Amino acid sequence: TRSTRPQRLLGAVQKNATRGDPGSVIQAIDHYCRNKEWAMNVGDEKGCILDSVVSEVNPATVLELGTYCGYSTVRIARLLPPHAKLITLEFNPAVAAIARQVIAWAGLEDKVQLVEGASGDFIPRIKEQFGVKTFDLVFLDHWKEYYLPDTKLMEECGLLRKGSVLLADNVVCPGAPDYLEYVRSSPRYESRYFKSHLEYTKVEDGLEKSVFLG
Ligand SMILES: Oc1cc(-c2ccc(F)cc2)cc2nccnc12
Ligand SMILES: [Mg+2]
Repeated sequence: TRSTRPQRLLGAVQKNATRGDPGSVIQAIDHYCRNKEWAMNVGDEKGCILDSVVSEVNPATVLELGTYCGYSTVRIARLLPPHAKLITLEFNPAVAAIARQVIAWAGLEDKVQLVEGASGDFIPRIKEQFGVKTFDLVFLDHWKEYYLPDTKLMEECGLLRKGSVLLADNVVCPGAPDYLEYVRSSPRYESRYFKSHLEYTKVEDGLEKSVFLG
């Protein structure tokens, strides 16, 4: 039976990237997705914006909603200080299995905890199950309809503190209009749009960075 797109993406990593070298894993995925087969990684252009926000926040605790094949997981984890922790959540078990191998190929498994499950079930359990008080950075990159409900859930569960940064992918394409309206109009957030392009294309997309004010 035909392989899946995530399986083919993993094959490109294993063929072209050096074990233990996160930069080569990132490069191998971007080259494959630009030249062979598009895939919904945050990509190199938006990835540089992601890098700059991660470096600025220098987070000790990161939550990623939507792992996919682990491309942004590797981008974030490679920039984390030694004892920082990244928890990444993936709904689809088959995709999560690929992401584990991509993260391992980059040599970053010690910084990353990949959890399989649905965000609505998972978010209320984070504090007691993972011993996390609050997140310094949250990267939202899962289904766009869940950006707003999951943000409200994180607020209600006390997972955000004054200064926590939310960074959301795809706020233009596919788009998350209700989420944008919320973070841009709420007095509890300071929000800013980073204009860019949909990964590997000329289509407009961007990242929304929103600082929780407490
Ligand atoms: O970065 C992304 C892009 C797209 C996407 C798919 C098809 C298109 F035509 C355009 C954009 C979907 C995504 N779903 C979840 C997380 N990230 C996504
Ligand atoms: Mg995305």
